[in-house]
Amino acid sequence: MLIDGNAVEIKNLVKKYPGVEALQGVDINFPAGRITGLIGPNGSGKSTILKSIVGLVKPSRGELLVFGQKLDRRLKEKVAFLPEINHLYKNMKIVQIIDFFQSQFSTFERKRALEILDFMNLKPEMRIKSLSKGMAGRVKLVLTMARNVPLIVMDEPLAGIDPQSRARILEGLINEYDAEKQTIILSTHEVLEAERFFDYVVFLEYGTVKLQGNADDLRSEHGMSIQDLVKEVFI
Ligand SMILES: Nc1ncnc2c1ncn2[C@@H]1O[C@H](COP(=O)(O)OP(=O)(O)OP(=O)(O)O)[C@@H](O)[C@H]1O
Repeated sequence: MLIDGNAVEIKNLVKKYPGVEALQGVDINFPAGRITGLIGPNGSGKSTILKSIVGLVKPSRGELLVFGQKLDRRLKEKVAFLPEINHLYKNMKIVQIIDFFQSQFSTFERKRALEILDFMNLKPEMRIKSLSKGMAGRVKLVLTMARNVPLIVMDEPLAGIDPQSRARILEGLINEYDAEKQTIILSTHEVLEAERFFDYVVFLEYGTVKLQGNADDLRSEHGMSIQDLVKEVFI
């Protein structure tokens, strides 16, 4: 049985940075127990929305509720965030970062992290500075998916991962995901590979929502795949 309601509700969200209004009054309800894909060109506001959800960006205006509440410290423990940037300490081994995460988050499951690491074809003794961009991307995925939390937010989780591995990695991620208890919100430019996992889709452009809805409904209403709809929406 899937969980009901919305995991995250955003109403009239505005974010102004000096010289740019990154979000111009955005309304989105992210359904609970579903995977939502946030799609849009560079600079459309995807990261700003994701960072607002996890509390790393303070919106200028509007309302943002996570599981019906304003984000506080207790609620932050229930949210795992995969940032776009590489935030891993270069001199550490992967296993040391895993241990660090375990010390930081009560929701982190070390055994599960090591299992996912193995699935990602990585070894605990590898040092971060010796990893390629794609390998570091895989480590970020391990650290995020090993958190036993109701909300997982990922900013470009497939960035740097080679096209041949993306499908397998996504498949693995979805196997780790428990739709009865968890909600995933992710941004991606890799719509071709990711769209079959999306339950809900939000198209963003210039800090506004161009289109949003259930992936299946959008496909049947428009008679095309989400990948093709991207081309229609962002011409
Ligand atoms: N810290 C910041 N200071 C000033 N402007 C910012 C900052 N962060 C983002 N912006 C601006 O806000 C707008 C939205 O940026 P955002 O990173 O949310 O877009 P995005 O859709 O995630 O882009 P990408 O696909 O390139 O990651 C852009 O115009 C960007 O230049």
